[in-house]
Parts: sequence; structure tokens; C-alpha cells
Amino acid sequence: MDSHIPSPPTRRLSMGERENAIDRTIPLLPPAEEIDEFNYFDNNDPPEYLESLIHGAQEFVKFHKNDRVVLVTSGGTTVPLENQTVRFIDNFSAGTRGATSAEYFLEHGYAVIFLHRQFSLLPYSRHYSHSTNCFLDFMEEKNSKVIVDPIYQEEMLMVLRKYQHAKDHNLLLLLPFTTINQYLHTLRALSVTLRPLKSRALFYLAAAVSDFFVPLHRIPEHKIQSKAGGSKLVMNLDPVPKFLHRLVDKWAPGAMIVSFKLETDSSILLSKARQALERYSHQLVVGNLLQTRKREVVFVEPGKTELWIRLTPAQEAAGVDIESLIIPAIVERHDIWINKSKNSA
Ligand SMILES: CC(C)(COP(=O)(O)O)[C@@H](O)C(=O)NCCC(=O)N[C@@H](CSSC[C@H](N)C(=O)O)C(=O)O
Repeated sequence: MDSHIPSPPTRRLSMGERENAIDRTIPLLPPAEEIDEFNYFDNNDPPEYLESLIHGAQEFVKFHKNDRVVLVTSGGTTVPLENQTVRFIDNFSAGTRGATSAEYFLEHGYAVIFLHRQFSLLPYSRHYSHSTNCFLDFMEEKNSKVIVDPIYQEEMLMVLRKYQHAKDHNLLLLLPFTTINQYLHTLRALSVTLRPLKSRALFYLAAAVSDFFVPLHRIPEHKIQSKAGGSKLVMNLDPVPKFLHRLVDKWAPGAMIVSFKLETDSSILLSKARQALERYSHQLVVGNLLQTRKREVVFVEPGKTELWIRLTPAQEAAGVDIESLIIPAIVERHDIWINKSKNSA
């Protein structure tokens, strides 16, 4: 580092500041009840494209009326701070978990509805995105033609064939969201669309969903002005009602529901995952830590001790996707779920 440039002071929040940063005296929000659902959806308008999006999903579900269909949610939801949005709060997620999982569900014979954050990673194209593994790096010019560099032919051909198969057999439906409001309206509408599939419908909720938002009646129309000389921006956010409970109880009765619990503190991951399972009474919580999410996850299920799924160092070095271990374990559980539902019908 250039000695003339003073190194920045190491910023340390005093314990007081850190401890008071978040008001932890606010009690845990109870799972959303019917009134919370009506309040939310009545006061926050649906996206104007919802009707046509759901029409497409209905056609897709009709086409797959005898198949297994998994709704994979992927990417982070945003919380706009202005109606004509310039600033927003984002939730971390590149979309790798969702896009990779969708590929393995397709390999296991599922039809996939991929509800994803717009411009986040997609199944198949994730291998050659515009930034990491830029697709242009795999091409070269030969006799004034663009060709794929021979050393990448085999791998790219494999990805292209899988992508083409999914398209030719109408197995993959890509549906976008950006804001938390678009996500929640679409999730609720899709769960109704999936009802005819009963236990053959699977929800795999890998999206990073906002917990706080600015309700429509409180959001400023135009860009928030920062006054000359600086001024604090004090935000007053409402908690997003805990819809997982409504999804399990009302929106998707009969479907198998898998949610993800994301933490950064390993000492609370298991308890928070178990707490989510007890609060929402669904079938599986996949717990993961931000820093190790690509090499280990933990399955937390009712009445069972937790099950860690980890890549071995050799698998990690070989670039094995942990989703290649997660998805077969979930498909196994979905087999049991479907058989149990048949026997109790
Ligand atoms: C986002 C990641 C970590 C994947 O990362 P990328 O591969 O980079 O995309 C995913 O594995 C995950 O944990 N997703 C779930 C994250 C999440 O927000 N989970 C919620 C629970 S489901 S959100 C539902 C709502 N909060 C409610 O409780 O009703 C939580 O941890 O609180």
C-alpha cells in the first residue's frame, strides 16, 4: 500500500452502538394469520403483469397434469424506498442455489417453475454468464466465423443438450420478480395454480426473502432528496408478514414444502431452522450458513435429528455441486410424501 495514503481508521462500533443497532425487544412476529394476509394483499397492489403470468403457469400445469412439478424460488427480493424506485434494500442471493437446483430437479424428471429475481442466474446459462465464466471467453474467430474453442466443446455441448431438451419438452417455465411485493403476490397465485397436482407439487423456497418493507401508503412517490450539508435518512419499515404459515396451511394444502434458513452465526443455525419448522409445520428446512453454503447444508425435519450434507474435500476440489447431493435427498422425501398422501386418500 502506498505509504503516502494513510490507512483508513479501523472502524469499530462501540458495544453500545452495536447492541442498540437493532431493537431486539420487539417480540418475534407470529406466523401470519388470515387477517394479516388480507391486510397485506388488500393494501399492496398486485403487479400489473400477474394475470398473464398466471395464465402461462396454468397452461404449464395443465400440460404437466400427470407429472411432478417443483416451484423453485431463487434470488433476492428488493424493498423499494420510492415508488419511482431509485433506491432499494436488497437481499443477498446470486441465484446459484436456485438455478443449480432447478437443473438437478429437471434431471430427476420434474417439470420446473423457476420463480427468480430478474437478471439473477438461470439454469444452464449460469455456466456461461456475462460475468463469471464469460461466454465470450469460450469463443474464437475462424475463417470469419465464430466457433466455440475446441477445449470447451464437450462441456458446452452437454449443457446445450440439457437446455434444449428442457425447452423442447416444455419442462422449464421462467417467471421473474424483483420486489418483495411482486414475489409474494406471485407466490400466492402460483400456489393456487399448483393445487390440482396435490402431493405431486413441491415448493423449494430458496429465494432470499425480505423481512421488512415500506407499505404502499407510506412510500414516497419520487426520489428521496438528500439535503445540502447532509441529513439522516430515518426509515420506518414494517415487518413482512410471515407467509410461510399461510402457504402451508391454506395456499398449498397437500404440497410438500421445503424452505431454506440462512444464517451467518453457526451457533444459532440449528435452533432457528428448528424454530421455523415448528412455527410453519412444513416438511423440511434446509439450513445453510452464508460463508459455507456451497459446501454444506443441514436438513432439519420433524421428529428426526439433523442431517448434515457436506461435500468431501475431493468433491469440492473437483467442482461438484452440493445440489447434486441435496436434490436426490429431497426427491427421496418427496417419494415418501406422495406415497403417504396416496395411502391416506
Ligand atoms: C440465498 C441462499 C443462501 C443461496 O445463495 P445463492 O446461491 O447465492 O443464491 C439460499 O440457500 C437460502 O438460504 N435462501 C433462503 C434465504 C432466506 O431468506 N430464508 C428466510 C426464510 S424463508 S423467507 C419467508 C419469511 N421470512 C417467513 O419467515 O415467512 C430466512 O432465513 O428467514
